[in-house]
Amino acid sequence: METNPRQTIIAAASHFYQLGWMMGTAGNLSVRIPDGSFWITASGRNKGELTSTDFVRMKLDGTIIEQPHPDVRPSAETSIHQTIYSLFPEAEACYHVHSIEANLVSRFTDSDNLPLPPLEMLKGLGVWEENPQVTMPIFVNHLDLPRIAQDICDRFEITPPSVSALLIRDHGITVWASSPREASNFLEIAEYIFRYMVAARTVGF
Ligand SMILES: CSCCC(=O)C(=O)COP(=O)(O)O
Ligand SMILES: [Zn+2]
Repeated sequence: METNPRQTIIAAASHFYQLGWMMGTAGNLSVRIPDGSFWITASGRNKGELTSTDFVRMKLDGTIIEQPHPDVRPSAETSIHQTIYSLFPEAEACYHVHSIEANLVSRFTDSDNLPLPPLEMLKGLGVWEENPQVTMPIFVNHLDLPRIAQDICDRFEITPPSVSALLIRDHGITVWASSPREASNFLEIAEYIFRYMVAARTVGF
């Protein structure tokens, strides 16, 4: 039996909250369902104690299909989820969290690409090369969220990313994947790599 996407998101958010990646109201998670619409977390909710009424179901064009109450608004960062689902038809889940390490590593370069260390863990992001030279795209953290979404669209249409993840500087990471389980795995792998990068710098690597 197919798991209810809202229950999947509630469990994932609770896990990420306990890891310190969704403190307070930080972050937003969405899952696409077979009719092409997606469930996304409501804006401003504590991500450690979501319930099934803390969600909105939307079409790709931003039309709200289901909401528990007119006051329950979709995530302020919905435009980024819409962009990801539009650009990547295979994406079925899009997860965005705020970790301390993601913010630190986003400052390790002034460029708009963060070089990732050639760790074995990159295989978990789908990189199976010998001594891989992989970067993660970084975007400017505009106050105007649709502007970030437009930047992502403009850049990825020309240069698709080599991993299914992006950073918004001083803000957090967004990953997308073909299932919620895979999105969780990508997030855990990426955050491991960020922790490694911070630790490596601390010990002078
Ligand atoms: C303290 S979090 C600030 C807003 C943000 O970046 C975020 O991820 C949560 O926004 P939402 O509207 O999805 O609750
Ligand atoms: Zn955010």
